[in-house]
Amino acid sequence: MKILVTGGLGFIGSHTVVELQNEGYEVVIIDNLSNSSIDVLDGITAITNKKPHFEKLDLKVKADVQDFFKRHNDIVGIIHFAANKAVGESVAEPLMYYENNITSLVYLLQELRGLNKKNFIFSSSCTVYGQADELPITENAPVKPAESPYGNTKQIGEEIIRDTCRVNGDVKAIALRYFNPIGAHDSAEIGELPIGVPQNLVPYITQTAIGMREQLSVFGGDYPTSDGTCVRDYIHVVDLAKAHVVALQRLLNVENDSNFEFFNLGTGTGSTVLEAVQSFERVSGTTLNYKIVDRREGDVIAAYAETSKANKVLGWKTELTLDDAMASAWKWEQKIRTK
Ligand SMILES: NC(=O)c1ccc[n+]([C@@H]2O[C@H](COP(=O)([O-])OP(=O)(O)OC[C@H]3O[C@@H](n4cnc5c(N)ncnc54)[C@H](O)[C@@H]3O)[C@@H](O)[C@H]2O)c1
Ligand SMILES: O=c1ccn([C@@H]2O[C@H](COP(=O)(O)OP(=O)(O)O[C@H]3O[C@H](CO)[C@@H](O)[C@H](O)[C@H]3O)[C@@H](O)[C@H]2O)c(=O)[nH]1
Repeated sequence: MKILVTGGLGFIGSHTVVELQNEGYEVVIIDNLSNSSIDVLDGITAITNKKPHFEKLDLKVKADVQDFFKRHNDIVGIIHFAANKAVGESVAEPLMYYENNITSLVYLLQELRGLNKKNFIFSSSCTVYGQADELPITENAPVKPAESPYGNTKQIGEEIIRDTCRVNGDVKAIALRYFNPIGAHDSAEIGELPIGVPQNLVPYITQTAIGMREQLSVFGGDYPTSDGTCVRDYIHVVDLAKAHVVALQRLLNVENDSNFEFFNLGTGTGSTVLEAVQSFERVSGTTLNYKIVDRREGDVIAAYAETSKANKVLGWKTELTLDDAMASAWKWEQKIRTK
C-alpha cells in the first residue's frame, strides 16, 4: 500500500518513514529540502534496507502537486508533516508561515478528490491549547488564541480539515497533537538536524555538551513548578513515529462515526527543564554548563498530555523513557559531529 509522506526527510517525517517501511508500507516522500538534507534518504535506507521513492517538490507550487498526484493516483494515505515550524521566525515572517503551512495543506486536500482512498493525517501541536487551565491536557481542553503565527497555522489547519471532512464524507482525517518530540533513531542513522543556533531545548543541550555552544540558558527559574523551571511532556520521536502507523491503520481499517478525529501524543508525564538536564547528565556521564536566566517570552508554564484517548482508541502508548530519548539524542550528536 502506497503512502505519501510530505516532509519525509525532516525530523519526525524521517522516523515515521522508517516505521512505515518496517510495517511493509511502500513510502513515497515529498520534500523541498528547505529544512532537511538529501543525506537523510541514505540514513533511512541504512536502517530499512529499502530506499523510499523521493521527489524533490515544493508543495506551494500547485501545478507540481497536481502533476505528482496524476502520477501517483494509487496513494491510499497521506501523512502531512511538511511545514515551517520555528515559533520565533513565524512572528518575524508571518506571511511566509501562512503561505507555506496553509497553501501546502489546501493543495494536498484538493488532490484527495482524485484518490479512491482519501485518508489524511495532519501534524498538529499541543500549542493549540496554549496555557491550559487544567493539567494533564485532554483533547477536550479548549483551543486558546494562538500565541504565534506558527501556532495559528496549526489551529487554522485543523479547521480547514474539519470543514473539508464536513462536506466530504469519504475523506477520513486524523490530527495528531504532538507534545515535545525529542531524541533520534537508536541506530543514530537519522535524528534532529537544526539549522543554525537551536531554538529547542534538547539540541541546545547536546550542542553545548559537545562544545559547539558555551552554555545552556535555562529560561526562567521562578515559575510556579517543583524547581521553578517550565514543565513539558518530552516524547521520544520513535514512539511518536509509531503513533502515525497506528493512526494510519485506523484510517485504513476502522469504520467509525466521525471522519475527523484528533489525539494528543505525549507520554503523560511532565518534566521540568532541570529534570531534562539531569536526565541528559545521567545518560551521557557529562556535566552540563548551564545558567538560569530570564524567562523566554511566550513560554507556557506547564504542558503535559492526558493520553488515554490515544491509548484506548489507537491502542498506542509510549514505550521509551526520557533517559532513552536523551541517550539517543546524545549518540546522534556525537555521530554527526565526528563525521
Ligand atoms: N518538532 C516539533 O517540536 C513539533 C511539535 C509539534 C508539531 N510539529 C509539526 O510536525 C511537523 C514535522 O516537524 P519536524 O520537527 O519534523 O520539522 P522538520 O522541519 O524537520 O521537517 C519538515 C520537513 O518539511 C519540508 N518542507 C517544508 N515546507 C515544504 C514545502 N513547501 N514543500 C515540501 N517540503 C517542505 C522541510 O524541508 C522538512 O524536511 C511539522 O508540521 C511541525 O509543525 C513539530
Ligand atoms: O535554550 C533553551 C531552549 C528551551 N528552554 C526551555 O525548554 C522548554 C522546552 O522548550 P522548546 O524545546 O523550545 O519547546 P517548546 O517551547 O515547548 O515548543 C516546542 O514544542 C511545541 C509543542 O509541541 C511546538 O509547538 C513547538 O513548535 C516546539 O518548538 C521550555 O521551557 C523552554 O523555555 C530553555 O530553557 N533553554
